[in-house]
Amino acid sequence: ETSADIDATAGCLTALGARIDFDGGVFRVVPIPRPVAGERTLAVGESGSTLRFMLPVACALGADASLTMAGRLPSRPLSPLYEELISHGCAISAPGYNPLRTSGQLTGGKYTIPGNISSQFISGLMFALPLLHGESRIKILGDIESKPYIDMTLAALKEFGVTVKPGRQMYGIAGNQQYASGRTVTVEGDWSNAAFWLCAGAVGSGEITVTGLSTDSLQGDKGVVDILERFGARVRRGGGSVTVSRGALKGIDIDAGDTPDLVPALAAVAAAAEGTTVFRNAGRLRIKESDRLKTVTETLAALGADIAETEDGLVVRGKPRLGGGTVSAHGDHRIAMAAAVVSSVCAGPVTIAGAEAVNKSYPGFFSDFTILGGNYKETT
Ligand SMILES: O=C(O)C1=C[C@@H](OP(=O)(O)O)[C@@H](O)[C@H](O)C1
Ligand SMILES: C=C(OP(=O)(O)O)C(=O)O
Repeated sequence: ETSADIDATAGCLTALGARIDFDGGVFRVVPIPRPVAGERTLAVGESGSTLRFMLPVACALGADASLTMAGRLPSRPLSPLYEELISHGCAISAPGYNPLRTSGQLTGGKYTIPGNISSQFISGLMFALPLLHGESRIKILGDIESKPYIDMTLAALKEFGVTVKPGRQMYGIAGNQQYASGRTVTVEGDWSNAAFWLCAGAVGSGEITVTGLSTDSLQGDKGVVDILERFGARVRRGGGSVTVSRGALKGIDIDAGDTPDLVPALAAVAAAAEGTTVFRNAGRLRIKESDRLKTVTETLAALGADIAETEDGLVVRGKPRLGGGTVSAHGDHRIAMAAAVVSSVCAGPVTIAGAEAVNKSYPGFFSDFTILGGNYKETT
């Protein structure tokens, strides 16, 4: 099945002229014909990656486009991607404007992007710059956080015959490249979604097996397995599946710099592990669908956990059992899913207001929850 974010990306590509159909789990894509003439409206929804990938692509295609955003997206950072696109030939309405309008033709040259705001800026430029006539360089300032996502982008480009040359704090991109068409690719199982069930296995009372995972994946979030082992969970892996059950869980130290999306699920495990778990290097969680350091803290604390936010992380002191209660998903899919996972260590029921937030990345989340023995009912 797809999700709201995938549908948004497919919808934007369709708006630019691609022909896309989805049937039986298979996307068929006929590429965007060029030039892209006339005004186009791209509905990016609440998807940061869709916005930050499609804006540079629309600029590279020289499209006259309006990108409409939903939820918290208009206030999530777009600078300095935004300034770099303007200084390379595009006219774009000020960040925060909704819709965001772009016109003009992007040109090659040097693009400078700090590595610690969002890897999506860098991935978006990597998708777009090979389409330009001139050559380009992306210069990265400082360390890159969420680096595995950039490696996944590079692998996807390579699969379609597009070359990006990595250098020291720099990526070199020749112009006039063409994406190969007529390829068949298989999309890997999503470790970020799997992480919720693997964490549920670590705190719950039974064994949970997730299948369809590639252990040699480039996805940074496959690191959840090692982290759960460090917590003391029982883990078995092999043949594309991972099985997790509860062990004697002990608090640990976690650097979230490359795997920010794991933090909500891992915080649920930390809440049930004996001793203190510290999450570090997680400042970028404040600029996700919600301020996730704040919303993870509020959510778990409302259910009885001992948790505090720091400037760039969390400190969680585990308890054998939590209480239960009502929490808000804060419009954030990963908060809704983390609350459902933590319900397995709550004595009382957990009510999640706005649980439909899961549709952003995982519409089947609650039906999978029942397959694993969870009980839920929808209320209005
Ligand atoms: O490239 C991507 O699809 C993503 C990159 C990461 O974002 P940041 O680089 O902004 O941390 C990740 O958190 C996000 O959920 C998805
Ligand atoms: C992909 C995600 O969000 P976004 O693209 O909106 O940053 C996410 O949080 O999983």
